[in-house]
Amino acid sequence: MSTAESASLASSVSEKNISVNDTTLNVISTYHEVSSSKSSTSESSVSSIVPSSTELSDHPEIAEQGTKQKHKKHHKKHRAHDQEENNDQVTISTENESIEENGKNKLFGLLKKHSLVSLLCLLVAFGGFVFGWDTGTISGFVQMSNFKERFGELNSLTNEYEFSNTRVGLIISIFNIGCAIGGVTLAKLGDTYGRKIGLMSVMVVYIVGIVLQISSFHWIQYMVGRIVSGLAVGAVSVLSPMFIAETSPSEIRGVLVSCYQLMITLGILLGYVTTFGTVHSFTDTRQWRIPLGLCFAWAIFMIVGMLFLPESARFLVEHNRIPEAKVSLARINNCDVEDDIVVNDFKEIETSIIEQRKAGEASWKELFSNDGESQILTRVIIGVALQSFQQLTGNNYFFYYGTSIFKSIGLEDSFVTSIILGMVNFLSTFIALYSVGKIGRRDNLIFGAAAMALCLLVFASIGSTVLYPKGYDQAVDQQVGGAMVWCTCMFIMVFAITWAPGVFVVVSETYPLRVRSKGMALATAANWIWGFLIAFFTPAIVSRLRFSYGYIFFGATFAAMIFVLLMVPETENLTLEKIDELYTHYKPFQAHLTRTEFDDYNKLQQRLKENPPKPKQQIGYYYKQADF
Ligand SMILES: OC[C@H]1O[C@](O)(CO)[C@@H](O)[C@@H]1O
Repeated sequence: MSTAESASLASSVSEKNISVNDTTLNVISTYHEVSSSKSSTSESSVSSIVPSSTELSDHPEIAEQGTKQKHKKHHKKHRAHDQEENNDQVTISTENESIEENGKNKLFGLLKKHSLVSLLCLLVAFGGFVFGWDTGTISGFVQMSNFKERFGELNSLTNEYEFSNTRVGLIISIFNIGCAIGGVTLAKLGDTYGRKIGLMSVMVVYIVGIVLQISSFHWIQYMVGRIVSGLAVGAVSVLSPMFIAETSPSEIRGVLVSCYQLMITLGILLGYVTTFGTVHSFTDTRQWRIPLGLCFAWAIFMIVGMLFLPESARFLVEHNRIPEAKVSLARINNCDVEDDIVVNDFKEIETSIIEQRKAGEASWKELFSNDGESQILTRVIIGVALQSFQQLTGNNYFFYYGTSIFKSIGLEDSFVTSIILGMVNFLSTFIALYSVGKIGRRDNLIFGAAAMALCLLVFASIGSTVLYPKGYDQAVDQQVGGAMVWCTCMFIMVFAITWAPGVFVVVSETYPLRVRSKGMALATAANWIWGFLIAFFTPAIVSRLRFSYGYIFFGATFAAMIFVLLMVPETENLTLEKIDELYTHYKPFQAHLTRTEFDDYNKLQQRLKENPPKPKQQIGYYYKQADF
């Protein structure tokens, strides 16, 4: 496996990886890894789709002309060509790839072949479950009578306990701040002591956070507890995907790293189910203490599980622990230390580390300049904007406040509706696993944003016009409420398939090695910060705007679509090096042309290489032919 890029895998799912150290943010995109391994072969197959030898267009000037004319046509065909190119690879594929291309059972075949390592990776991916569990449970807690009694304020008019907007906003959102800090600080444990010890230690921090929460008598203590467990979860969301990326065989790396996101959605779903169970079974503190108590089980499961895992070979090589690295590779691949697989994997890791050290690390100043051809500032803006838009779609408005939203829609049991939402999210993530790398990056984001914007528009419009036919203090129209649940489910489905993984794919492959760690850190920080802002301000905004709030997310999602249309070039099927080159052809506000022209340019270069221009007279002859 290419750990140079392997290393670059994880963040597609880690969503919130913030770390500015080399090993951590060297972890980039699963999806890119998968596609880039393809592209290296597809580049060599370009010639097979380019007409050969004495064509008029072999001459540069004529070729350029022809290229321009074919431009539009080519653009449309572009994806079909990519497809063809990918198909070409089958003929030169290794045994592994042929399993992959073998239709029906390819994924299961690969998972079976690598069953041991897949299991180990699933265990690490469980870190995502812990993250999702928090989202799924806190959303229900704030609706629980006992939780409100203990941490809310008494309303003297109604004589009921409730939360002020600020308090509930803070309790929910402060977790994001913990995550942001933990991602930058605690995650470094993984670089110093190894991924295993790193993960085990942050789980201990997590336990401390849970103890603080479960023993709380005051909302401030509860909030502090959330910051502490947030610190741990932030670090987990850096370490888990990175560990998986470094450990998994390249042919199933995409799927295994994506399991981290799958685990997040499973955590959200089971969190909803559990709070539904406890809220209906108890009236005392067990309502929220049982779901919190289960966190101990998750933490112990992770800690004990880690004992059975081999340490990341990449980490070991980086720390010059070569024999151990080889043993780790042998364990993962279920073979002998002398085996070719181990030898090759080891070499790749070594090469990637050398490359990374050679590239060095850019200064922060370098990130804010477009000097030279590489458009670094533009790329930083793209990364930060995409990560911000990912939160601004409003997905966490539904995940965090779903139970409250559905309650105000008038549903009898808003906890049940949340479960439906969690289920849609979880199941749709399987589609995302399947479709990752099969749809172009731009198409995926543009289509996703358009569809989500539509759902949000309908949601906001009916919620603000026909939901309350007799006024806000009167009963809601149940049918309209039902329609809003539908809109929400459609929204979640599209989000889970497109923007949830899609943004991480694009961002992870957007930066050159030198600026990768800092670029990713900035983009991921934007995601956490917007997550915090949305979670914090939602209660206050909702109490004023009610469902018109949806228009804000509609506007942001629509803007996201326009942004991708104009600014984000297609990076599918390109190696990281080619992506770098692509940006030298970048056209702001005409991003759709960037890739087409880049491909045309590459094909022209390829032709010229294969058919160098003829001697002068002969070219003259061809000119004549052309004129004639
Ligand atoms: O599944 C939805 C969840 O996934 C995330 O996007 C993280 O990948 C969270 O922000 C959200 O709560």
